[in-house]
Amino acid sequence: MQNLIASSVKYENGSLSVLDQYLLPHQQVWHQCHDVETMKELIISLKVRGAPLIGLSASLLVAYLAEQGVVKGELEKAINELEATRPTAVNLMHCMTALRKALTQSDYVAGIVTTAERLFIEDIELCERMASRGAELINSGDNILTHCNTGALATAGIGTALGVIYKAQQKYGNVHVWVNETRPLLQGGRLTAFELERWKIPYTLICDNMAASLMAAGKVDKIVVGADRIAANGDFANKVGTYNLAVLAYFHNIPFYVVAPITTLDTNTACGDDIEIEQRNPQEVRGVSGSFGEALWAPTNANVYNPAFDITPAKLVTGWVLDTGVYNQQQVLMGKLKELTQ
Ligand SMILES: CSC[C@H]1O[C@H](OP(=O)(O)O)[C@H](O)[C@@H]1O
Repeated sequence: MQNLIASSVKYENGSLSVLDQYLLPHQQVWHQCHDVETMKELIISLKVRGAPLIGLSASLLVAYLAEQGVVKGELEKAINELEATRPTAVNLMHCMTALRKALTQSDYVAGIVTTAERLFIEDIELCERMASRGAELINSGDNILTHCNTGALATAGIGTALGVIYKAQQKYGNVHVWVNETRPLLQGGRLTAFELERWKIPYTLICDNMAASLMAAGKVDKIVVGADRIAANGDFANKVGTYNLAVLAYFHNIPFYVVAPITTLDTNTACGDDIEIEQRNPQEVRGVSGSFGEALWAPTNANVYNPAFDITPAKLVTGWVLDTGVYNQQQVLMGKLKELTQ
């Protein structure tokens, strides 16, 4: 397999390693990963995270194992186990389905390696195309609110929603970003802030519950978010708290865009109600010390509701920014997304 290097995953000189996103921004720790159990733990604990990135990282591991001579049955088992790590982000299923297909080839090792390389390189290109299309929607001086982390850390390229912001800043040099910290795991406050600082893009970090008053004060010009799965009717799953923003944007008449690659489309799923929402460890909400230690602020036995994602209905979306184009409600209502995957 060729060397493949991105912000948070790299296959270099025969070795696969991933950047521990749970420890960012204060520690930059790379973990070597050459077995299924390690990759499963990295994905489940969100050390490896971001809809496109979890699929690509899992694919690179399967390709590594194939090149190491792991037998076909064990490769199939690896694909199945990696696919089961997180149920919502369809990019993971997209990648594992592509690898399963490669496994049916006579030279399945070459097939798997070529497929993993293609998926990785394609994602870089998809990010570029999404970001360029989305940047055309941004105006000079816009104050853009975003949620969770959708940058280079979550993809093989420059990101999805954050890639749009990156390109808009390249175009105008004067955008500002409101960064939702994104409870409970703070992907916004930790990772998006980290990336915007690296890109020298001005931002202001806010608690998730501050977004509404900013919109009421007219301080938010646009909202751009990522997605983990977009259903055939345009409803989509994204980090919990996205639906809040969509309702607020609708009330305040603020343009609300979802930005995702075509690999996030799942037109076999009819609508948002049919998307499985991952339920996560209650400790994440109770507040943890270090790596899942005792609860920091909530009572240790507090009952917790901790869905990783929520569903935003298509009727609240101004536009879907994909690598193939920007689509409005009417186009999506007329079945454009299904057409794209025919
Ligand atoms: C381009 S990443 C898309 C999506 O993935 C994130 O979820 P997680 O941090 O749990 O992996 C978040 O929902 C992003 O919007």
